Amino acid sequence: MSTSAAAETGLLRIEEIEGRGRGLVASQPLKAGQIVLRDSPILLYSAFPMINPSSSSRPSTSNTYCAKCFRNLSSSSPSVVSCPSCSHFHVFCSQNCLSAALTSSHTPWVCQALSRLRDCSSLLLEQPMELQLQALFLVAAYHLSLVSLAQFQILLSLEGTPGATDSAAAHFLHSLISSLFPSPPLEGFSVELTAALLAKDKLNTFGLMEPFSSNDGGQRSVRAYGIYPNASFFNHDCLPNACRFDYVDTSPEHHNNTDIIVRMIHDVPQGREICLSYFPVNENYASRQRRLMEDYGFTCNCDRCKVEANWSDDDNDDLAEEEEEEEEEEEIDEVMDEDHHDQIMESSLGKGDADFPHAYFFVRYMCDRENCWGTLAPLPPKDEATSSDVMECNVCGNLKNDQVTDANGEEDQLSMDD
Ligand SMILES: C[S@@+](CC[C@H](N)C(=O)[O-])C[C@H]1O[C@@H](n2cnc3c(N)ncnc32)[C@H](O)[C@@H]1O
Repeated sequence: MSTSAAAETGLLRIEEIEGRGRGLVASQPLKAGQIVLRDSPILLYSAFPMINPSSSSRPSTSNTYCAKCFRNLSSSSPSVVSCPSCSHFHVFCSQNCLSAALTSSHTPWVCQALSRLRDCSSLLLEQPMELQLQALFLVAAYHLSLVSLAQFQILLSLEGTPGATDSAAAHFLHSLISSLFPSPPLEGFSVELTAALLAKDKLNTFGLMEPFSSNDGGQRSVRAYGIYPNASFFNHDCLPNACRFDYVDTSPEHHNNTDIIVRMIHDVPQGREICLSYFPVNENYASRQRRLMEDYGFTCNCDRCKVEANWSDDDNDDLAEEEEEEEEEEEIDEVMDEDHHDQIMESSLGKGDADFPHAYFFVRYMCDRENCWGTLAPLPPKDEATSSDVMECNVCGNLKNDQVTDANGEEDQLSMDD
């Protein structure tokens, strides 16, 4: 797969965008719901560290998921099999997944490196969880250099320089990782290369999430992280025009269940940059800016941020006061809660379009299911001329009719079976 594969779809092309590096731009008018990219990962790694803090000899929570396809194991428990070498440390949903893994993601080389990593558990357990996950990423990344130098080069071509990585962490991880391999995995194996790889991971990784459950307050944990070579070119916008879907737990007949699919939220003209939001769109201005700087190293000056940067206390007393109270009481509330949402909606009614041009986006494209905060995009168009009027949430999967409003102002909900 080359880095220009996204452009080859004919729908998107890679362009240099001032102040944002490379980005993806519509090479023709795009319709709401249209699939503009389907991308497979070049590398996936578990979001659960290998080491179980309570006992290094017992299986960790990573066993909830197949170590190859990351499907939830509960639905396929009769056919669950373990890696013959590392036994219960890596389990697979089926013999097919085990066989595929033994020649791809869980080769003897990976199996040995991970078991040596478990032997270093006393060193790693003192470190933050993030470092443990980075160690898993590095094993997968250096393994990629052995099985596909071309894909490893693609990984290296993504955004991220060694400077974006904490130098102490890079040195610690490089020395740890060096001890796992019988010989250097490739020419040029160095702490600088390790630091560069860690930067690629930080700036480009997508999380494959647990299914949504309203019971856990909408806090979904990540089950696996992946590097998607084409989707990595999407820049961020706090009011995105596209959003990504994944269907990890889809039935086993569907291969490529770890692919991500990017669909248009609404129509856009040719030449417009296509952007995703890197996190749920309900986060407030301060939280978004902090997160984008800390996690991605940039200050966002998208249209929404330009407007919200100018929101003064006079404009938005209630909202600001509530945010301040929450910040004092529980540090910073990163996610707008139901009250915030209602206040935004109420305050939008009192503002002109210029003050709150994006109120429409929240009303139409943000999922209103409790604690979900997902983004809605229409299902793919039935034909070139007609967009679907069924909207799908990219977090909870809810389907609802677009613009079908009853006498109480409530939109019709569809069940998944509709
Ligand atoms: C996943 S990459 C996106 C593709 C990247 N622009 C490239 O050239 O490969 C994420 C990085 O893109 C840049 N970026 C993304 N969205 C941006 C935005 N709205 N403004 C400025 N830079 C942005 C930041 O450097 C960020 O760390």
